[in-house]
Amino acid sequence: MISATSLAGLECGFEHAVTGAGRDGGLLGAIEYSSRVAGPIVRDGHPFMAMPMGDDEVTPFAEVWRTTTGVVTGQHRGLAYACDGEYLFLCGRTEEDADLVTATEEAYLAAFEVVRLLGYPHLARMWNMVHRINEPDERGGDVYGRFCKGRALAFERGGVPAELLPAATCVGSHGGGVAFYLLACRTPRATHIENPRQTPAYRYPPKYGVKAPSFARATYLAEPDGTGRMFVSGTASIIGSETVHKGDMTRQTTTTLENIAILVGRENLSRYGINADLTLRDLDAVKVYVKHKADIPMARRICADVFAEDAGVAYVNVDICRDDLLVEIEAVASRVHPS
Ligand SMILES: C=C(O[C@@H]1C=C(C(=O)O)C=C[C@H]1O)C(=O)O
Repeated sequence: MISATSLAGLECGFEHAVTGAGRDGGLLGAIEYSSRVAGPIVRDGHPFMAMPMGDDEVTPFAEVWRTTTGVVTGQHRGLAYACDGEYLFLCGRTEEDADLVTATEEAYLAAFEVVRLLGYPHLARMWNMVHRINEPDERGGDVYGRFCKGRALAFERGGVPAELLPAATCVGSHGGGVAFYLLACRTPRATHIENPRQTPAYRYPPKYGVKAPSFARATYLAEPDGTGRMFVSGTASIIGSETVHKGDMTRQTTTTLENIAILVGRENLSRYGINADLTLRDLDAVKVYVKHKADIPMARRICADVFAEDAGVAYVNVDICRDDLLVEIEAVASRVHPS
């Protein structure tokens, strides 16, 4: 195992290979970041999906969500899911050649149906990996814009208001249409958090796409024992709604890290009634998405100085949602203690 962050039932880790269910419970889901497309399926008692997120030289890993209780699994309209009484994990994929707006909307609506029918209506975290994310489409937009439109339509039809949008990531992939996965909760304990240095993404101006991206900058889950868990969305070198430091990998990386530090720091959290002070050293399950493979060593050097030595940090070579972004970082902070 490379790393693990654990708390009252749920544990997320990056593993070299999926090694089977935990001692006392089950596997809620496993997502392979590799060079192949597979699933979504329920396999060996848990949902599984593989996404092509690099070439063969990039070390594959599996993001594994374990729970201390037993899980119930199922499949619904092409989605694979598992739930444990408090958390639901779900993964899905659209066809590569499908109309992206409609396919995304339908896949998201199918996911909303699962969370509603099974009773896990509180979305906590979503990930989206979109093949050809920056390619222009025939209507003067790009593939990401079409994905955002389909997703926004699904949230509108699902009746989800902007303030309930969860933390998310949307980055490129090397194939397989749109792959997505999510975590949702049975009890309402999510607080969705914005960054004072960044325009809420759902209010981005129309020059970034006909429908703004549907996500919050972070989602905080209060745990029954008084601690909490913070999901930090994919964060980039954006101030307000503008990309800053175009073409400069070093400054984009440091600006991204500053954005995250402000997002999770005491001053920002206190605006949401969360009495905690997090720094970059509290983050784990970090993914650093790097557009150009040659920039990975630079990203490693910068990140090695700021994250804790025992933090799990994975580097993934994929495109970012804007052509001028070179790097993006997401993370999880567990066992957040009020201070
Ligand atoms: C980098 C940004 O957005 C990216 C796109 C997201 C999405 O559309 O779900 C979420 C976070 C990032 O992966 C940003 O706008 O700051």
